[in-house]
Formats: sequence, C-alpha cells, structure tokens
Amino acid sequence: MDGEQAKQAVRLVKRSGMPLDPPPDLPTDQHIPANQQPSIVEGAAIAKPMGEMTSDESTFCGSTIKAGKSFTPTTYDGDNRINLANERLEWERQNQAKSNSTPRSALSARMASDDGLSNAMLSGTVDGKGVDPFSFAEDKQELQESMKSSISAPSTSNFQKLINGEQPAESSSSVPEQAAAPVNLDFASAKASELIARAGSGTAFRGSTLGIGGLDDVLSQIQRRVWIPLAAPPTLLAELGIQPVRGLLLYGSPGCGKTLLARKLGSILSPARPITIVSGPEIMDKFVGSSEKNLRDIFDNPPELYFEFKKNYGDPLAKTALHVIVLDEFDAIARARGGSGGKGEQGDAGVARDSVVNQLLAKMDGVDPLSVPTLLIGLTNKPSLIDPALMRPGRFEVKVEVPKPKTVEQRASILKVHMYSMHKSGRVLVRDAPVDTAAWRLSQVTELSELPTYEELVDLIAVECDGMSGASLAGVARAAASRALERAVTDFAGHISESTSGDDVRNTINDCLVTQEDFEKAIDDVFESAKAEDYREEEVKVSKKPTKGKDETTTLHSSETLSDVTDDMPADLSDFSSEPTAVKSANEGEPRMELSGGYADVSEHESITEYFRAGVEIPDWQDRRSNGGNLSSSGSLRDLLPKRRAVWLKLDNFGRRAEDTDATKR
Ligand SMILES: Nc1ncnc2c1ncn2[C@@H]1O[C@H](COP(=O)(O)OP(=O)(O)OP(=O)(O)O)[C@@H](O)[C@H]1O
Repeated sequence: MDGEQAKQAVRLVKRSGMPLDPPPDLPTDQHIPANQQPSIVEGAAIAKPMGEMTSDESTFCGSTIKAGKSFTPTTYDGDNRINLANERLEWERQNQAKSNSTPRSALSARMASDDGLSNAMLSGTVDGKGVDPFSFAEDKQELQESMKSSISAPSTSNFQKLINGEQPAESSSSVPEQAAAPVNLDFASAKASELIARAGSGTAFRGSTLGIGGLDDVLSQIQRRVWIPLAAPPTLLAELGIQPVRGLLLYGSPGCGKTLLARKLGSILSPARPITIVSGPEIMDKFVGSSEKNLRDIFDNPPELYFEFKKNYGDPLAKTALHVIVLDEFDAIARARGGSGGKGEQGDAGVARDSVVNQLLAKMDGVDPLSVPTLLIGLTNKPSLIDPALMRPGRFEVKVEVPKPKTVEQRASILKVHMYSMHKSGRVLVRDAPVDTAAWRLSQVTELSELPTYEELVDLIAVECDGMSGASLAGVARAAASRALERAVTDFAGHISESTSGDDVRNTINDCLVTQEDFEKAIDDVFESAKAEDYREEEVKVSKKPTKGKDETTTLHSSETLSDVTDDMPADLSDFSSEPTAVKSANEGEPRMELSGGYADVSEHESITEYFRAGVEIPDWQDRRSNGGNLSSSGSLRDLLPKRRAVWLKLDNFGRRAEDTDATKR
C-alpha cells in the first residue's frame, strides 16, 4: 500500500464513524513478506488514547507510524491488498451498523444524529477538527467517568473556599475543559452552579469591584441570601432540602442604584447567558391577554448561552443555566389585586393588571413549568403597592432595601466611582495627581501645596453633598467635569479662530482640569436643579390642589436635640401609614432630624415618593414650642395639616447646607 492509499484508507475509516471496538490487527506477516515488513511499524495493536498522540505520530490500523520514516511497502502482493481492503471495509460496515443501531456511548449516539445541537456539542468537544477513530474505542462507562471528573460539581471544600473568598482548586482532571461534553443534566446543573460560584468568588461582591458605592451591606446581604444557594453544589442543596430563591425585590427611593445593582448582580448570577431586563410598563399591553403573553414570552424564551458556553456545553447547560430576569418598575405589573367591587379602583384596567399578577404567580409557583431555572429581580420605589401574594416566602422571598447614602463615607465611595476616570487620567487638580498626567505636570511648574489631596477633596465634596442620592452624586461629578470642559473648549475655540500656534491649542486641552471650585459650583447646580424640579411639581400640584390647606413648605428651625423632637412626635406620627424615618446627620455629629410620613388615607395610586415630596405649613410651630406646648397637646398633627398631604419636618441647626438638602428632598 502506498502512502496515498494509506491516507485514503484513513479517510475511509474516519468517514465511517466511530468503530467502538479496536479493529483487528493487520495480519502483517501474512500480507507482507517478512523481508518487506517495515521496521518502523510497531506491533502495538491498541491505539493510544486521545491526548497521548504526539504531533509526529499518526495511527493507522492499530499501529503507530512515526512521521519522517518511510512506509513504502512497494512490492507486496496486489491480491492481498485487495483482500485486506475488503476485509477492512467489511469490518467497518459491521461496526458502523452496530454503532448506529445500539449506540454504546454518548458520543457515538451524537455522531449518528445530524442535528445542529449535536454538531455544536461535537465541535465543542473536538474543536471541529477531524476525529481520530481509535480514540473513541472506549466503552460508555469509561467515557462517562472521564466526563464526570472533568465537569464535576465544585467539591464541598472548593465551595467553602469560594465562600471564603479564596481561589478554588482547579479540577484535578487531566481532561481539558474543552474536551468535556456534559451528557447529563445533573452534571450540567453542577456545572451551572460551579460557574456561578466562580463568578461570585473572591472580591466579586465588593462595591469597589462592581463600581457601586456605599452599598456594601446590601451586597453582602444579597451574597448571603441569593448567591450562596445558587452557587452551592446541587447535591448539597438536595441533601439539605433547600432550593435557591426565585425572587429578589430591591426597593428604595429613586436614583439610589437599584438598576445599577441589578445589572451587576446579573453578571455574577448569570455568567453563562445574558440577563433579560424589562420595564414593567413595557409588558403591559392594551389588548386583552397580550400583557400575560408578553410576560410568558419573557419566561419561556431565555436568551441563548454565550457563544463559548454554547460551544463547550451545548444543550444540557442551556437547560440548566440560570436565567435572570430584571423587572424594572415592578409595581407597574405587580400591584395588589382586587379592591372594591372586585374590579379594583381602576375598573377594567385593574382587572387586566390582576390577570398579569396571576400569570406571574403561576410562573413563579411552577404551575406553568419553566423551561430553565429562573431568578426574578424586581425593582421598585413603592414596595407597599406590590401584591402581598408575590411577597411571600418562595416567591419574592428576599427583599432588600437599597438606601440613599447616609454617611460621608458612603457618599465618598459613590463619588469615587464617578471620579475614578478623571482622577486616574490626572484631570482632577489635586496635590497628589498621578505622575505624568496633566495635573501632575502643572504641579511641576506651580506651587500646589494649598490644594487638597484626592482623598481630602472627595471627603470635602461628600460632606457638602449631604442628602444626595447616588444619581445626584453622579450628577455632581458630571457637572464639575462639564464646567472644566466648558473652559477648555471655549479657550480652544478662541485659539482656533485666532489661528494661533499649535502649542496654544494644545495648552488649552492640557488646561482642562477639574478644580475644587468646579465641584463646589456643581454641587450648587445640582441643588438648584432639584429646586427647579420641585417648582415644577408645585405647579402640577396646584392644579390638583386639595380642598383645604395651603400648599407650602416650611422648614422648621430649632436648636433642640434629636430626642427633644422624637419625644414629641410619635403620638402624631402613629397616624401615618408609613414609618417615620429619622436620620441623624453624619456631618460632624451635629443633630439634625428629618421626619417624614404619610397619612393612611392616601390613595394607593399616589406614590409615596411624591407624597413625601409634598410640603405643608405647620402654623405657629415655633410659638407652640416656645409656649411649652407640643404637637400632641396643641392638637393632633393630623388636625393641623391639610388632608392627604405629607409632612416634612426638618430641624435646621446647621445652616445653609440643611436648607439645600431640604430643597432636594422635596
Ligand atoms: N450606589 C451607587 N454607586 C454608584 N453610582 C450610583 C449609585 N447609585 C446611583 N448611582 C448612579 O445613578 C445612576 C442611576 O441609578 P439607578 O438607575 O440605578 O437608580 P434606581 O434606584 O434604579 O432609580 P429609579 O428607582 O429611579 O429607577 C446610575 O446609573 C449611577 O450612575
């Protein structure tokens, strides 16, 4: 057989599929005269297993042939060659028929089918290259054993390491990950949780890693209650008899980072497939039954796995990898059902909404089985409006408040997220700017010892921004940068129009540095815009003004301490539907009090946020207090205030900033 024929025979073997038993040895001594036996043909009849072959070897008919050495039995008998070829073809046919009728291994079964999925799995397994037939001559059990070890669930000790933030030990299997094709859903779900465990291990849940400031407590709650069960090996969960949570509700006032947090969580909890983010109103449709259908579609059509996971693990992982659905403005679809007359307060619209809630309940309960494991993350400013049935354990079991930053430290960490880039590139004028940046170069030619360091500057801004949400703090960083940019661009345009030298133009760009003054002005801008927003709200409110009471806001001034006021207030505030909140200022421990609450008779459609923003005038407040009276003795607060209005009380004993804060609150 010459070289070409040998290659052809190899091709034939390949094309025929996977022989499951080692082929019969070539009767070399029968077919090839002894004096023509090639010396390099080694007698080993058993092919080397896949992976052991070196690049300069190839196998044919059970013998190893070394590259570079001649294999040219030019003179042996032609009849024998034909017999040999026929014998070989017959053997292959038999094996092919056998393997097609009773697949003896998962891989052989896959080879027989021609669907895209099998090909994807196969290409993931063998990298789309030719298949060496003899490498499959292992029986099913052997093959499964090797797969099992390569995609084994994280061991309990590895899992513990992941929780402790340590790097887990790599799988001990010598089979590379790419060579592992999960054939069994149990293995695939172990793989899915292993991927989640890896994605959330180490520092993944730190705010500094995620680019989220001031929410470390929130993150560690979520890590403990949501991530740990999802990352745990399924067998361990089964032994403990628990299931991962199906729903997480993030609630809190606007702009505090709920959406940001949900997106970042999605990347940890769903490393293998993209998350679905949908806003509540997008689901609602005017046609009967359409909203429910929209909701079902979201559950039933999870996005495909990312390419590399699809390629490597295919369908089994697609069935077991978590699908994370983020429902923004969740209250739009999950409002409490029922109400007066069975139609709620919104007539037919209320009935339609009820039906969406029912659909959601059905999906979460598994009445309507889900195609893949699903985690819902609901985001809302108004948790009180959500149907209680959705909130019970087993549905939105984990509820976490995403609060406004309360301390200077929390605000500083949010500011650092938004100032990171400008500081790193040396665009913030501070004493300790990174070397070789615009700010650093300026420091080489000018005395900058008066300037704060970066940390000092961030702290200064954080103190000044008392009361701001994360979104407002991001706004401060943006507004400061645009002030610096405005200066630079105006200069730049001036130089261009005067057609001065290139150096001048370059300098104006270099001069684009954000200063402490820019930040201070930016803080004022943000407070101002909050006032403007409030003004618009006031205008709107005038049109739906209630029948009695004035629609004004009074900031109450007092030198009382926190406890002086709280002693007076509970009697009145107990009438309120929402919990009064008291926030002590972090500003050098100065006492400051904010109390807020709402009347119980506020309609469910009025948002609590709007409600709190409404202001009232409390007549003769100072007089009442200085005359020794307090609110409870001088009449109920409820009697004093216009009906269905909120109260916003503030003790102002730390000057300008408190007034500004007040403006943003309203
Ligand atoms: N804790 C935070 N850390 C860093 N940035 C934040 C934080 N909170 C808010 N931001 C900034 O504010 C922007 C708006 O926040 P986000 O949309 O997440 O708020 P939200 O709570 O979802 O608001 P809403 O309830 O109005 O939808 C974010 O894109 C981010 O730039």
